[in-house]
Formats: sequence, structure tokens, C-alpha cells
Amino acid sequence: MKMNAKFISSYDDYQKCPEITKPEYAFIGRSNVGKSSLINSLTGVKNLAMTSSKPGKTQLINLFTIEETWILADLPGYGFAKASQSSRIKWGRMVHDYLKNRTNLTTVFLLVDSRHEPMKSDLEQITWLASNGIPFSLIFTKIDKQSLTQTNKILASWTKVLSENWEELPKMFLTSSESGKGTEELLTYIDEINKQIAN
Ligand SMILES: Nc1nc2c(ncn2[C@@H]2O[C@H](COP(=O)(O)OP(=O)(O)OP(=O)(O)O)[C@@H](O)[C@H]2O)c(=O)[nH]1
Ligand SMILES: [Mg+2]
Repeated sequence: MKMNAKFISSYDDYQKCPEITKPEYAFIGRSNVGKSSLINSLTGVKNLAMTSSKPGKTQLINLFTIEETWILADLPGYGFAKASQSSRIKWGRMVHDYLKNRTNLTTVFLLVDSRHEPMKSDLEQITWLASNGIPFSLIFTKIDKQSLTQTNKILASWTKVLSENWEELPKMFLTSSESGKGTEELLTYIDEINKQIAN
């Protein structure tokens, strides 16, 4: 289904983002995990967010308005091996300042590759989100690339690792931008939050 989704603009600083009261949802995660692709798959609008087979495509805070009722933010990825020290620091500042200060930000979706065991960089982001009191869910991407058995194995590893530190596990979604699997569940979840906020 094609949604009414429009690109607003790109920003290199949260302070330059327009003040919006509509609920906003942000996609974060390692470079190449599939953040921009999932935005296109979710909205059914091809090329809404720019994607690339090479990591490091999204460099700025990109805002999209969806059905004129909520906002999606596509953010640059972390963990890009070739990134210089200065660009890592710049990433940290741009993304973390945005996440901490964006007043209409409702929930963060942390995207992780369903084929990989939990990575230190992802666990660090989870710790950072939790310590800053920012609500988040986990999205496992690219499930079309392997069997459900294999995906479940990775899911079990994540559950184990997270259970060591957290009493309550985050909500988890299994998705594929290729097949569209999981996108309905994600949209339903976002809709529920939007309705709670409206009431
Ligand atoms: N098979 C498959 N490929 C995917 C899926 N999602 C993304 N990809 C591919 O993964 C690559 C990276 O996708 P992007 O959406 O650009 O990743 P990103 O997380 O936005 O990356 P950065 O902008 O660099 O942070 C592209 O080649 C996509 O086609 C998926 O669900 N299935
Ligand atoms: Mg991207």
C-alpha cells in the first residue's frame, strides 16, 4: 500500500529541524543495516529515502511526513569501519543531540541485522538510550536473507544478552524491506502510539 509520505528536508543539527508537534519516530542503527530501505518499504514509496549498497549513504537527519499525521526521521548509521575519528564524533553529536533534545520524538527504533549476533556497538546504543530515558524498540532487518530457524537463533542470543542487564525486554519486530514482512506489525504499533498520544 502506498502511503501519503513526503520528504521534508535534511538537517545537520537538530536545532535546525522545524518545530513540529506531530509524533516523531526515529530509525537508528549501524550503517547499511537497512534504515532507509525500511522507510521506503513501510511507506510503499520507492526512493523516498535514499539507499545504497555501500555503508554511509545517509549523512544527515532526514525528516519525512507520513499521512500528514506523524513524522519519520532517517538518521546516519554508526559502526562504519572506514569512517574517520572526526566523522564518528560528528555522528555522535548530531544523532545523540537530536535524540536527547527533539521534543516531539516519541520512540526510537534501533535496527539490527537479523543475521548477526549482538554487537558491542548496538549494545552501547541500547545502554545510551536507556540511560537517557529514551523509549526504544528493536527491529531485526533483512530476514529474507536467511531461514526463520537462523533468525530465531539470533533472536535467542539477543534475548539472552539483554536479559543479563534488563528486567524488561524491548519490543522486537522481524522485518524485510525486500518482502515487506513485518511492516504491517510495525505500522500497527506506530498507529497505536499515535492514537494514545491523540487521546
Ligand atoms: N535482501 C535485503 N536487502 C536489504 C534489506 N534492507 C536493506 N537492504 C539492502 O541493504 C543495503 C543498505 O540499505 P540502506 O537502507 O541504504 O541502509 P542504511 O541503514 O540506511 O545505511 P546508511 O544510510 O549507510 O546508514 C542496500 O543495498 C539495501 O538494498 C532487506 O530487508 N533485505
Ligand atoms: Mg540510510
